Amino acid sequence: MEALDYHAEERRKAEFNLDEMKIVWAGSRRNYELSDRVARLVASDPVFRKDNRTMLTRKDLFKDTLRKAAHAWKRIIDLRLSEEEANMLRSYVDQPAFTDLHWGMFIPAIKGQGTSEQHEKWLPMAYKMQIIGCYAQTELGHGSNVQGLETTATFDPQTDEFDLHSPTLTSSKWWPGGLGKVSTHAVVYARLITGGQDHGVHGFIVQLRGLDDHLPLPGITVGDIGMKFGSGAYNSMDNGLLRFDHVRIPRNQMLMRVSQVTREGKFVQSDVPRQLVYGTMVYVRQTIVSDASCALARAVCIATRYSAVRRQFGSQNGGPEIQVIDYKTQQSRLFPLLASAYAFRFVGEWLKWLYTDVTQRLQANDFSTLPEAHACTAGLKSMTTSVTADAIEECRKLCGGHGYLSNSGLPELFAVYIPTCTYEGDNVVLLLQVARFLMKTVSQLGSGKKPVGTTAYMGRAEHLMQCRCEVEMAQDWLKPSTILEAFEARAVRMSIACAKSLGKFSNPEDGFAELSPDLVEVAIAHCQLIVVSKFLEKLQQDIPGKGVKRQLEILCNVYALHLLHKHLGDFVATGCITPNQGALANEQLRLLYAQVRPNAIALVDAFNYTDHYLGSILGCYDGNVYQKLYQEAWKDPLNDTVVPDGYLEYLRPILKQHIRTARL
Ligand SMILES: CCCCCCCCCCC/C=C/C(=O)SCCNC(=O)CCNC(=O)[C@H](O)C(C)(C)COP(=O)(O)OP(=O)(O)OC[C@H]1O[C@@H](n2cnc3c(N)ncnc32)[C@H](O)[C@@H]1OP(=O)(O)O
Ligand SMILES: Cc1cc2nc3c(=O)[nH]c(=O)nc-3n(C[C@H](O)[C@H](O)[C@H](O)COP(=O)(O)OP(=O)(O)OC[C@H]3O[C@@H](n4cnc5c(N)ncnc54)[C@H](O)[C@@H]3O)c2cc1C
Repeated sequence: MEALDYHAEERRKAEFNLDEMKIVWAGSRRNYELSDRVARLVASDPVFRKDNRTMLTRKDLFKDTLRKAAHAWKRIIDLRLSEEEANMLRSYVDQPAFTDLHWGMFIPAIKGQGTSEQHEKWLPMAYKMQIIGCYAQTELGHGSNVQGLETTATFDPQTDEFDLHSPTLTSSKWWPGGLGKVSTHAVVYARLITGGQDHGVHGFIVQLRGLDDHLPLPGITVGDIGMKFGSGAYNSMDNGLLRFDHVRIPRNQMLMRVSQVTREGKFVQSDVPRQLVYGTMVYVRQTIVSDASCALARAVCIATRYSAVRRQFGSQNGGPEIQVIDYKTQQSRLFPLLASAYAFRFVGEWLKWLYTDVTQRLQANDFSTLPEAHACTAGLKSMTTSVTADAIEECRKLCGGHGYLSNSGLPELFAVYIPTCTYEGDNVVLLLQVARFLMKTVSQLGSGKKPVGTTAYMGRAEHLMQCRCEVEMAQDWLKPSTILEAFEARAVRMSIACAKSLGKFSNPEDGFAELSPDLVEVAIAHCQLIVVSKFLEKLQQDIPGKGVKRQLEILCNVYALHLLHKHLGDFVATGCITPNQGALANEQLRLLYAQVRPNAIALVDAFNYTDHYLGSILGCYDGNVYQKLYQEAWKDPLNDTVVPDGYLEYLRPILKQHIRTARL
């Protein structure tokens, strides 16, 4: 019997080759095949079931996470999965766990900041998971201000050891994932002190728990910091607290690629920039951008599929009502998010390339592109996560009342996703880093130093400051060069206007603080330009498959024009475009939505998400939403009994009070 598919008609409408689009989304045929295989492997394994997750108590959820992590590790070993496949498997398991920090931060920190001897000693044990590590940087009193950390690592030349100490309550490590209950080791960030001199924050490998009994080592106080936002969600993670009471570690456990302490206690700063101590954060920020496209695509897939099933109003002569996806308001809220998912995918690919490039350069002691890599990873992490967090909530609203049900998948996705706006750098703090980079670039414009990379457009500031947009008809907005110039002109004009305002302050730092809200907007304009330009660059590539490139062009235009419409004030105020040209952009946007409409379901099918990964009744592939919702309701523990627990104690006395009243 053929399986029921409520989306069959929608799928028939698609005007492009879905299989080829799946490959574009995955990045290559190889990536597609790997990811498809691993996703199905996870989906078919009962240990990775997650539909009951939000019902579990914290302790049960945590134990379930340990079980899944252990099972995942067994599968990785048994199937001899590569590092890439193993990462995919963990991400499809879709439950935050200590392993994220072990593989995602502990190992990269040692790789990036350790010497080759330290690599040889620690990495083999870490790769085999004979030790499990976390990244212990943030403290109770300081997260954003890394230079304000208080934990000390004081060198003792008598014993050739560091003494790690938490001198105040606020110096307690607070938040590191995997620290609370699991990690045997941590890369701890502490102030290095030699001969009474403070050399700032450095990384140290510290053992926390016994490898035989898992008990904290002497001088170490460690535990979980408590429940976090939402049910299920990030509560599977043991974010921890940690205090040191004069804990001793050998000198060779300081990560010494950036700076060294000699046997005599001499501090040596190598010619590597001190910012490499922040290198792990740059790495993770880059991965967060790719992850943003996955999370956004997931929410959009749910909302799009559901919007095609859901009908409200407009029945004619007893015929079916209108699919809510056909309402123009629904389209104007949903399709820009669909376009953003694709846009973030491509900018994530590019950022991965940039990161690989900077890493290779660093290995060859070329540090020239580090500031650009920092600005791009910080800015794009901030911009993509803020958009995605808001978009998940918008997708919940797009699904009406059923979006609020836990089994829509959206509440948990929201709860698990929103801390990305805070961790790996608060989004505002990171945008201010981008703004600093931009202001520095503007200040150097007259010096003959040519801006390169993502700020190359500033080298054309003279033209961009006075150019006039030539759009006369709505369709003129489809020209890539017109779109690009509008975004470049807006970004450069906002940057230069801010730089001029900064120049009015006698103390630049006072000016930076006073103008910081405007500087954040400048940084966002620059980041949006990067995303638009990388989408346009993607379209320059040879993209095979019937209609695939055409759909991507439509999505790219939707992405750019919806931003233009949303930030029309910026574009008009800086004189890049006229209000009439803004109205024409909006007119074109409406036409583009009509072109997305028949392809919407296929465009979300291209994400190739399994029903297991989506974890949503509203978003399931076959669209059989109502029957599944009905069946699922009966599985709720409240429906285990017809009369609820507590009836006799609490309900019956109220319901029977009229009898007592009548007797009085
Ligand atoms: C398959 C892989 C899966 C991976 C999965 C991973 C799992 C993810 C789970 C995530 C869990 C969360 C973990 C965490 O949150 S870890 C803690 C993260 N903490 C932060 O991000 C703190 C944010 N704060 C900072 O980064 C810095 O303190 C800040 C940049 C804000 C300021 O630093 P500082 O005061 O030292 O800097 P200045 O402003 O004075 O700037 C000095 C110059 O240094 C440049 N700079 C700053 N940062 C960097 C960097 N990272 N790289 C390069 N350069 C940097 C800055 O631009 C200044 O340059 P100029 O002097 O030229 O202006
Ligand atoms: C789920 C989760 C997991 C985490 N995992 C880890 C981990 O594994 N390891 C680890 O070390 N840390 C971890 N962290 C900590 C995380 O990195 C920090 O919370 C984050 O860097 C933000 O720092 P903060 O908490 O000090 O925020 P704060 O800096 O105190 O931010 C509070 C407010 O002040 C504003 N603000 C701060 N400074 C400025 C400024 N200069 N200008 C303008 N506004 C400013 C911010 O925008 C924000 O609105 C985790 C956090 C969370 C939520």
